[in-house]
Amino acid sequence: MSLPALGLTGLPAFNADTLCDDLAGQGWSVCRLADADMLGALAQEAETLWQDCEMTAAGIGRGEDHELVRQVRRDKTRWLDGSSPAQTAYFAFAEALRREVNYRLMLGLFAFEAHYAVYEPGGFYKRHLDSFRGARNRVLSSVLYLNRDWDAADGGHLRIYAPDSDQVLDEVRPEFGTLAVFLSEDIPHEVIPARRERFSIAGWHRCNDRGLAPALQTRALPIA
Ligand SMILES: O=C(O)CCC(=O)C(=O)O
Ligand SMILES: [Fe+2]
Repeated sequence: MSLPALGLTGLPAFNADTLCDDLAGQGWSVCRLADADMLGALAQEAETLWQDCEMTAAGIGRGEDHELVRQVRRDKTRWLDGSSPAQTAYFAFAEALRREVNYRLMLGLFAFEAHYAVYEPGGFYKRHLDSFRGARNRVLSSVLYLNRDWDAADGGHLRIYAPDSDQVLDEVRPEFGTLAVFLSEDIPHEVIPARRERFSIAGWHRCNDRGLAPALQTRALPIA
């Protein structure tokens, strides 16, 4: 699929000090990105991919039982591969985030992978961690939400839990331009059932490039 030339200018700014202070202090951070061409272009692309049936049911590992997966998660996804101006912009944004976080927190972030996701009505993702403790592959998770006018009654919140407990630390409304970042090995989280289509980009900065998303395995990554 192709997008018309968008002339994407400028990446959304974020407050790196606040974001990194939050990460260091509590392991997660939520902010609202100022609107920029990139956000609208990503939202448009996500919706088009979904309408064109280019997103497929997500898995939770290799070769597992389809029914088991459906008990855990009900989203459809598609890996970003940098093939549109919107995706190129998002990789550039992720690179800016990587540099700021490495500079301040020395997390050794190296490579980045991300997929579009849609949760159709009833879609959810049960409580999980994005990386097994000690695996040190996915280090920083980020989710950018692409839904305009998301009402609290639309559900689909990202529920953030305290490590090793059932205490809910935050419920993030998946509103257009909201970015949630958290430490992949430490912060359990879940997506509660959505009542309307819920679009997002889930991404992971890794400390290596092993096991990268299939869409990126044969591509050079935008690492400076
Ligand atoms: O979309 C969200 O809010 C979180 C998605 C998620 O946890 C994941 O894809 O691993
Ligand atoms: Fe997750």
